[in-house]
Amino acid sequence: MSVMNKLTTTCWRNFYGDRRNKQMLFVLRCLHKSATSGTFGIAREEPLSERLITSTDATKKRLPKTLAEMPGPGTISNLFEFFWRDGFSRIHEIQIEHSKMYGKIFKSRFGPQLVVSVADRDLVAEVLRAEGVAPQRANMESWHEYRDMRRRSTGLISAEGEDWLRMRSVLRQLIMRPRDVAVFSDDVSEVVDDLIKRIVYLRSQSSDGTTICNINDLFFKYAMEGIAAILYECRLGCLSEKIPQETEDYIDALHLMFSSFKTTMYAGAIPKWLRPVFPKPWEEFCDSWDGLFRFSCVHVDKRLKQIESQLQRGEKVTGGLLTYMLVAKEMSVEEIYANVTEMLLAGVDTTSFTLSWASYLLARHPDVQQQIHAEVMRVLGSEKVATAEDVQHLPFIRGLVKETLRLFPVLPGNGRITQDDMVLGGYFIPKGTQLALCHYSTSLDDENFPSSLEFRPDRWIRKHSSDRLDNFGSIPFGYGIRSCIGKRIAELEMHLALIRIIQKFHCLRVSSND
Ligand code: HEM
Repeated sequence: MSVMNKLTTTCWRNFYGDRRNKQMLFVLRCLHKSATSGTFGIAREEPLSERLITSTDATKKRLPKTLAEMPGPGTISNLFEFFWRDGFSRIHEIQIEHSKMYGKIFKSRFGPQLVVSVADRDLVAEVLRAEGVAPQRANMESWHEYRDMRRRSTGLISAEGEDWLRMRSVLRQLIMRPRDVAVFSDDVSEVVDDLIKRIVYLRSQSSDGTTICNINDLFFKYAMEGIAAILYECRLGCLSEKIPQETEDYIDALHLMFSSFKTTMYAGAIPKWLRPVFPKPWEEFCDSWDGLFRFSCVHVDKRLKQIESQLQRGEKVTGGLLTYMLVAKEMSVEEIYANVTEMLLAGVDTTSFTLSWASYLLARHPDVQQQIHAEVMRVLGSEKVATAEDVQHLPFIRGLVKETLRLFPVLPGNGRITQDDMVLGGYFIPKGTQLALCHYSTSLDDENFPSSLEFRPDRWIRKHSSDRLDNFGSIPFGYGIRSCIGKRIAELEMHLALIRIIQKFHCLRVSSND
């Protein structure tokens, strides 16, 4: 067994056990889930609008059906599924089960609340292509409530309408394109150096000298250090032997946030007036946000002070993302606090779980590991430190990340509130309906990806320049104007880490273990 296998399989046995059963572990710990995957929302089952019924003869012949006619589980069975059978931990499985039972568009009811789930690639494409200038995310009420309570601003994840549009247009100029994030390549590389040192150290401490347990903890710290290096322009020391106390506190706040998501989802399903009876989820939610904001404010304020004194001394101010935001003043300082806090939250579990799954898949598929290793050796050799530029010449590495996210998308779906009436899949969907776009189902559909359960990173490699690779079957970062703004940062962090791990540990296996 290769070192890579040892590095990962032991940990996976401990941490996840069975592949499908345990995907919930990371799915649930992920930040965005309550923010983006649709579970609850309110829509009315209205009769067809007069306009649609009477428009033209052609329309009359193919009258859209009403929501009342749409199949789907009823309230009782849903309540049973979610509250009795721990459905919030199995949203991805339920998505697949329900789409098999009810078809590619179905509704789920929770009392007065209704969600229309869309589990078809073309219908998902139709929804996302028709989005307006400021698409609305679902299930953000608890986030808004906290911000109002503490008089804090919303950030990109939680903001809506004009506020969102304004902040998005500032940030998209800075981090949306590969060439924008290439400037962070050296910072990320330094964090990868520390990751490799940490792996070497942990291996040396293990009883067999090769195995690292709890690899996800390692990737969690790597992802946190990497995103903080970009967002705060400083190092936190997550990968050092002795982690600074304020960083430990922040890690605790993050863990609390991720672990309270499930309870928060339950809390979201329970009416507010029941909070006095079940106070814990809401208290934990507020505590963790307090901790996250506290930490971000410290770092933003520190940089702000440095900039002010540089300016007083008449010095030129240079720096990265935070410096730009503080100097350009296109957002208020409160908005900057909110955005760095949300981005840090968004950028840790997502990236770290994807790295864990990628390592697991490589360990389980030594043949693929071998092919990827060969590509890395051919392009870089064992010593050259990869840059963002090099990744363009490593299609297998890019395919590895895409295929990992297809099989194990960190978020099983996206949530949207429709901003106009629409007809979808033959149904009339009124404005204000909550949609759940089920890309876990579409990613594992053989129609979209032949032999969809097989791990084949090469399916993402273009053999000819005219090859069209599917876009909407697998959209782990979402699509369009409200898609993940951190996609390029996440890819940079994952690509550079995986390249170096493959360079270092595969080589170790060849030279010392065999
Ligand atoms: C593997 C890594 C990641 C995955 C799979 C992922 C996935 C997603 C998804 C599915 C969405 C929702 C898109 C939609 O609603 O259409 C999203 C939104 C978002 N993500 Fe990520 N994400 C990742 C990493 C990151 C990182 C590193 C950052 C920080 C820089 C980040 C920041 C955000 C923000 C701020 C939003 C909200 C965007 C908006 O509403 O305008 N994400 N992400």
